[in-house]
Amino acid sequence: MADIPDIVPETEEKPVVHPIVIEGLRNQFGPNIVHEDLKLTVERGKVLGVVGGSGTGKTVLLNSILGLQKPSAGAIHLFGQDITRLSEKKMRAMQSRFGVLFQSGALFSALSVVENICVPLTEYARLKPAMAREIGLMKMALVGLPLDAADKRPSELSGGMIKRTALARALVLDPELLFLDEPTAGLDPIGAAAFDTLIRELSDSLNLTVFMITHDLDSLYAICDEVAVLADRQVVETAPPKVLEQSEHPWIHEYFHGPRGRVSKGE
Ligand SMILES: Nc1ncnc2c1ncn2[C@@H]1O[C@H](COP(=O)(O)OP(=O)(O)OP(=O)(O)O)[C@@H](O)[C@H]1O
Repeated sequence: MADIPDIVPETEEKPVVHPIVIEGLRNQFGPNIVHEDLKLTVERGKVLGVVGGSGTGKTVLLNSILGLQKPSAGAIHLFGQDITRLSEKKMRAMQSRFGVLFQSGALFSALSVVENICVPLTEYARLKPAMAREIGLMKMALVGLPLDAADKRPSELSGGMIKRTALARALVLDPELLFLDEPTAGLDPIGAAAFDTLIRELSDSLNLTVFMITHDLDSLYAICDEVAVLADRQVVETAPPKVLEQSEHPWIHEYFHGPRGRVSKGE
């Protein structure tokens, strides 16, 4: 009797699709090359801090990922799709999968808190106003805003409440990916620490991936799984803050051990 070959069931392992994979990115303005062959991968559910000296291209990198700045070369994959090649329609669909909190908060002064939060709902989803308001109120609770602030104007809010309103708006479409540009800038240390805690809790409970540009060393230690350092036109290192402390790269060493670094403060 002929041997019956063992049938080994094929285990089909699905390839991991990361929220962000950047390869060979170049951004150039005339003779000014800001990024050259930049690579970066962000895994699902992780909080990534992005740091770098002034002019190293943190904002240009963010704008490239958001599709606001067309790179000179390279690929930017969001959830497996190279956004540098997407049609306008597909890019719009992609944009509904991420939320953005700009540094200033960028609220509409003529709209109330809850109306500001609901702006993306009217842009991307056709919802009856009453239902949109319900969702807006739920997001207010999620970010720790008192519900009696719903009908206030941005001019009546504290800095921390403006940030929370902008965060609620960034989360209103239940994104998988959240971009934060200097989220704690302008907040007092207690407000900044509370905002850090909120971001970490949201990331953990919603499995939200976070890409955060910051200058705030306390935020890095408090909430980042990893920190990507921009220098020399590239991401020169990506590692947890405690590991980066040991780096011999001159800028990274100065950042952690210089006069304002935590290591030199003995923390
Ligand atoms: N639209 C543009 N046209 C020409 N040059 C630009 C443009 N946008 C940015 N740059 C240049 O790109 C470089 C990086 O700027 P970017 O604002 O990204 O730096 P950054 O790391 O965010 O700095 P900072 O921490 O000071 O905000 C700078 O030299 C800037 O002049």
